[in-house]
Amino acid sequence: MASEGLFSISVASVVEDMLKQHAPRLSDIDLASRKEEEAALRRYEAAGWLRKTVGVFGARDLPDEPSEDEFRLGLRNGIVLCNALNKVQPAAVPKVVEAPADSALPPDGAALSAYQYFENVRNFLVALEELGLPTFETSDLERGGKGSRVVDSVLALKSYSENKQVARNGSSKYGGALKPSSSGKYFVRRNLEPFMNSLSRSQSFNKVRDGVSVEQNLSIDFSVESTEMASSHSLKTLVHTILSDKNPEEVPLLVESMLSKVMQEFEHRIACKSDLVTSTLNASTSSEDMDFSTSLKDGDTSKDKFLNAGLFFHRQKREIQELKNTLLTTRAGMELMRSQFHKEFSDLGKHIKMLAHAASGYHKVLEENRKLYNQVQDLKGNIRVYCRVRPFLTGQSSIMSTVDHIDDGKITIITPSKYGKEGRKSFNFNKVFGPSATQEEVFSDMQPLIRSVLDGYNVCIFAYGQTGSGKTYTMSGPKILTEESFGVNYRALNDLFHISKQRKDMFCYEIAVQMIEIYNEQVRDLLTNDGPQKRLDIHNSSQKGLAVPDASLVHVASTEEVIELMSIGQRNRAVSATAMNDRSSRSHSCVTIHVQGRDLTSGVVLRGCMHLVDLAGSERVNKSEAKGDRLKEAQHINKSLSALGDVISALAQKSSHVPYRNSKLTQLLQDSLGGQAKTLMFVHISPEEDAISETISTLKFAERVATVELGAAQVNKQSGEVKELRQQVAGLKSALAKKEGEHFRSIMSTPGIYKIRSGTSPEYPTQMQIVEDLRNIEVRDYSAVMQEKVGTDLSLLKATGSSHWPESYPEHHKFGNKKIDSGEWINKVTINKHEVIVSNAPREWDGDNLHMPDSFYQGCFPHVSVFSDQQKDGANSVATDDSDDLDLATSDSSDCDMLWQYNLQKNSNTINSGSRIKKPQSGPTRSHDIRVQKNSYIPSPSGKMLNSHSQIVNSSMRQLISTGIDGKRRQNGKTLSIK
Ligand SMILES: Nc1ncnc2c1ncn2[C@@H]1O[C@H](COP(=O)(O)OP(=O)(O)OP(=O)(O)O)[C@@H](O)[C@H]1O
Repeated sequence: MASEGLFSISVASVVEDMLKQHAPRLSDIDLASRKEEEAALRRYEAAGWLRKTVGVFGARDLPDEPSEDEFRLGLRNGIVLCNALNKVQPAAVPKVVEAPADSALPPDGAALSAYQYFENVRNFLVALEELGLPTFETSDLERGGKGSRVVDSVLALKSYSENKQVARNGSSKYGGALKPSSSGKYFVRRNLEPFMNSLSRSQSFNKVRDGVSVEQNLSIDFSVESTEMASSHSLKTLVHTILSDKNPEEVPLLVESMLSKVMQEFEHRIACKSDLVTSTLNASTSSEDMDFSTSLKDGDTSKDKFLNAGLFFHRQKREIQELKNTLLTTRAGMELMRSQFHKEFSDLGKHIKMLAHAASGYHKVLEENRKLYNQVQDLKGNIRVYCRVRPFLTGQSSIMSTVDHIDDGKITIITPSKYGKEGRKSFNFNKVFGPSATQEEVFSDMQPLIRSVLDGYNVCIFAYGQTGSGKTYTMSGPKILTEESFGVNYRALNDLFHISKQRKDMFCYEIAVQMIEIYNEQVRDLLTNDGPQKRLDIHNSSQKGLAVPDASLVHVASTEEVIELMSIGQRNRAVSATAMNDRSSRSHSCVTIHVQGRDLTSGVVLRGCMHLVDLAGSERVNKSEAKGDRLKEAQHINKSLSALGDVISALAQKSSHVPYRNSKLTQLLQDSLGGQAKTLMFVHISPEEDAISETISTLKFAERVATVELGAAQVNKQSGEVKELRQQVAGLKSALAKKEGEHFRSIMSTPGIYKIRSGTSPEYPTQMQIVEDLRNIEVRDYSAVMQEKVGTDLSLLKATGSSHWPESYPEHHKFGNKKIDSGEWINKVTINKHEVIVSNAPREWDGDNLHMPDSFYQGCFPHVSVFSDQQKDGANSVATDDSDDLDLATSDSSDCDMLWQYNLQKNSNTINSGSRIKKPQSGPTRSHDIRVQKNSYIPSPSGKMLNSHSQIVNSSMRQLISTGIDGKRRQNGKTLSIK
């Protein structure tokens, strides 16, 4: 494991650093200087002895305290050495080549030939070896040689001389001169050890004692390797534990225990070494004791011997003490190391624990972030955009992909230089699926959307991309379907069934499917057995909630039914082979799933619908080699896709006008793109290099789509009561429409009634008069009544023609632009700043009936009748709206109400029922309160009602305006007089 290796290295380097920090200070630096000092002292001692032995003149080139070089040069010719040896052991070197006495020798003795010098040195060494004394190499007398070995040999010779002297002095006891024995080496070594020990405690003792390497045993091994060797197992366990992240809590404990083990091992080693040093020293001391006691036994109590022995003990003691001090320092250093180790390891442990913790939470946080981001997107109503990269098709495996890398929601494309300096361009989406993403993975991210359809939201998922980029594959699946390769459509429906089953105790769901295609700007039903020839219309905000109400709506209850339906749909779909896709969809297809769920307890009805749109592929016409019909298809496809682009741009820029009506596709998607639906776009790209320009433009388009904010989606919910009331209203309306239709037809079939008679009685004011007189009426408490005569063009009443009402009476539409016959007129009056059509066409009174012209029926203009609320003088009782007469007109009146209300709505206010209109003081003798009744009625064609109503109108008007008029009029053959 690479990371484990790294960790080992870092631990090793920590250990090494620490060792480097402490080890040199504890041993090398200290001992090196001590060693240097001691070496110098020993050199001086050797030089002093040589000068003393050979005589100042014999050793004239040797200063008292020579440097290494001076020492080497002084002995280089071997004369001093041979002479000294011959002094100690006469004739040990039989022939010494002397330098000429009178010559002024250069310091390095160059006057003699190298060979002569070599002879001296060689003879000296041979003699030395014979005495069992340590020797050196001739090269040690050269520059760069080991001068210390020369010093050792000289001092050994000195020691030998002293011992010989002692032996000679005590020869009677020892029985003659001490002869170097065959085991002389051992003897010498034993005797040399004390000062050898002092020479280099930490690094020398390069001798074998009883077959054991002293260096091995005594040197305090702080090497990294040994530390790691000793603790490698623990370290590995630690590293493994940390990296496998079994339990981060244990890391500090493990570090602690490992550290303890390492420290114990160090201490153990120090203790061993301490014992070994002590026993070594004791051994050497006791050997000296033995020599000494032997000499005492022999009765030799000379002062020199005591002095020598005392000095020796003193030196040994001092050295033991020094060694102990060194051990103490080392131990303190180890303690320091231990605490530093401990601290660093526990910090490291904590850090790793934190990292492990953070790492485990990292993915959770990422997931959380994505959810939150999506929630924000939902709230803002952003269109979600997912990107999917198609894999290479069979036989394309060696082609280079234009996709550089994918990082969750980011895709980086390798671009030709013209698209960017770096040759890379990144795009961000809600999610990006690589070529290896399975259908299941792709769908799993959409499941929340599917759920929301069941919760009463409208959802739209549409697949966009270049031709052959995998849209149909995502939405439906490949040509040969398996359970794994099912596309979004099947899976979505499957999920809907599944969830609806889960909720069956709370909700009762009905699921129905429509499947249409837009081919060459024509909407066709794909679920009809008659072939998709019937052209359909798209209705936005249609009452039934169906965008294409005339397309087959098939109820489904199982996935099997869905599969069957889809295969019918796929068969009917316009598909053909293009140069770029052998099964290219030449149309935009849309599967719409309608879901209605009734809450079994509250009766609340949730209605959701989901559009699953597989757009036809955008393509470059020259690239797809389209001709004839294919060219026409491609042009339609491209046109509708660019209309989609325009809509997206307008939405992204929050334009006041969004050109939905420019294509059937945008009309179909209007509710999803501009409404309160949850919308997801699946953008597809092909990985081939020659598709790079389409890929870039597709991704740019998709980025733009992602910026569109639709506003928070809204649930389509109706409480049970509201629903019932709506149903009642709808029922009443249709009954009314039916009745009205019958009524209307009966009137139309009685032409006589429309005949306008000439010679109307001047006694009865025409509408013209009535309205003109209104001009003189003052509105009490409100602004003045204003009247104006308007043109006769019915288009001025456009609003009437586009109200809801005419929708149920389609005949009315056709009068929208009809001119009213000359002589007919309408008046627009503003009462309390609200525009009201007071009258329209003249009515003719035939003595019994007031006849309305055709245009009245055709135009259905809003009316207001002005009448007296109360006849204060009681002379002429006037029927009011609650009179029996008016009851007959119930059906008519409700229509009129609608118009009236519509008109009020149009003016975004209401005329208060009960507004008082007062006759000007100047005119009439008496003032009458006139009420502008909100629920006024249009005179109905029914004679009786008309009579009553016209009475109302006329009488009230007359009362109002006819001051001075004799007030007679005829009604039903009687003359009424009005005072
Ligand atoms: N994710 C995928 N894994 C395997 N094959 C795929 C994938 N996406 C697409 N294909 C294959 O690539 C080819 C083209 O795919 P598809 O017909 O879905 O493209 P399209 O965008 O719908 O094209 P068109 O717009 O021309 O209809 C098909 O053979 C399809 O099976």
